[in-house]
Amino acid sequence: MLPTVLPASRHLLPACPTARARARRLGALATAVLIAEAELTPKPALVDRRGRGAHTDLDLDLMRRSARALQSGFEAMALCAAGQRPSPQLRERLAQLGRDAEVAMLAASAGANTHRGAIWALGLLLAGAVASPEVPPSSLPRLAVGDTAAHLAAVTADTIAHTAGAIARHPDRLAPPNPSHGAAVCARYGVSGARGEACAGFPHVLHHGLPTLRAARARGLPEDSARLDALLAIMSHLDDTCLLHRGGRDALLTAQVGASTVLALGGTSTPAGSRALHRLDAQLLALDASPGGSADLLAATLFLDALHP
Ligand SMILES: CC(C)(COP(=O)(O)OP(=O)(O)OC[C@H]1O[C@@H](n2cnc3c(N)ncnc32)[C@H](O[C@H]2O[C@H](COP(=O)(O)OP(=O)(O)OP(=O)(O)O)[C@@H](O)[C@H]2O)[C@@H]1O)[C@@H](O)C(=O)NCCC(=O)NCCS
Ligand SMILES: Nc1ncnc2[nH]cnc12
Repeated sequence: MLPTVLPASRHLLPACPTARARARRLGALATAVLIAEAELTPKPALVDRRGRGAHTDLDLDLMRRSARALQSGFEAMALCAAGQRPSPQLRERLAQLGRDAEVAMLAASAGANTHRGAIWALGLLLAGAVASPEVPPSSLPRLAVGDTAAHLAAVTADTIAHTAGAIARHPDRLAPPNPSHGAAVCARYGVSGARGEACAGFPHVLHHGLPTLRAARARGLPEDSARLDALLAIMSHLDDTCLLHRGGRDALLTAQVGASTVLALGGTSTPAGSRALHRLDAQLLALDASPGGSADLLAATLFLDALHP
């Protein structure tokens, strides 16, 4: 049984002797963070324990099923990066595994788009975790070189995200033409979307999600409040193409201003912040728009955090 609630701040990856075992652990971790993200409540207009949010075709059971159906695909992505550095070949192998994972997702979700953006972000970060150069052992004297858990501990969240970015920046020469909502919205509004976020090395995860999560924990907040604040920090800055696709600039602005307001009121754990969060939920539901890309990046934040507590 996978952990559906991640421990607040402990390593999930004890020593494992082979690349296959490491890939299994990373795949399980990726699935666990997706389930933790889906279960986190209350999120604005997203699927959570309360219901479907703005999504008529999604619910919590479906999100959990989709996350579990992706585990073996995530494992395969981590395995395919073993012993590799960013290269066009690695990018193309990952892309094929990503497309296979999308097929598995659609089969598990009766055709709904539960986790397309998450497959992209987590797939690249899994590969980044495996294909990153280690921090020099001299700066981490207690780690045994060659041990797989030590490798994962010796690469920092920054290095993983930057390596993931370096992989994403290689072209995928085998990509079939696949017109998407994201691509249409990026062209229309001049934003960079999920591709841009990855190619830039996941700045919203490194500079908003992770620091907010950790600062909230350092203030002694409950874990769920820390995760909700991290989601809002991402939302307040991200050009989320889900919001733009469903509700245009109005929806994006509503989400960004609403999320900033919650944080300015002390975050989701204060009475005023909690009221502002519920107002934001109602506003986004009225616009029929939801921050699906921000939810994916919260999962990416939890993934990096679990590797590097
Ligand atoms: C590069 C790809 C991610 C494709 O990207 P593109 O932008 O062309 O296409 P989309 O299909 O729109 O997918 C992008 C998804 O990424 C999430 N997202 C949005 N904005 C951002 C952002 N700024 N930064 C990061 N991530 C972002 C978001 O995913 C979530 O939303 C989905 C639900 O949306 P919803 O509106 O309900 O559903 P839709 O079906 O789109 O609309 P309706 O018809 O229902 O109205 C949900 O999936 C969340 O995850 C965007 O949707 C990449 O997919 C790709 O190229 N893949 C090929 C394989 C590959 O190369 N893999 C690499 C190795 S893993
Ligand atoms: N919790 C969630 N609700 C709706 N769309 C999502 N995409 C990723 N996580 C989601």
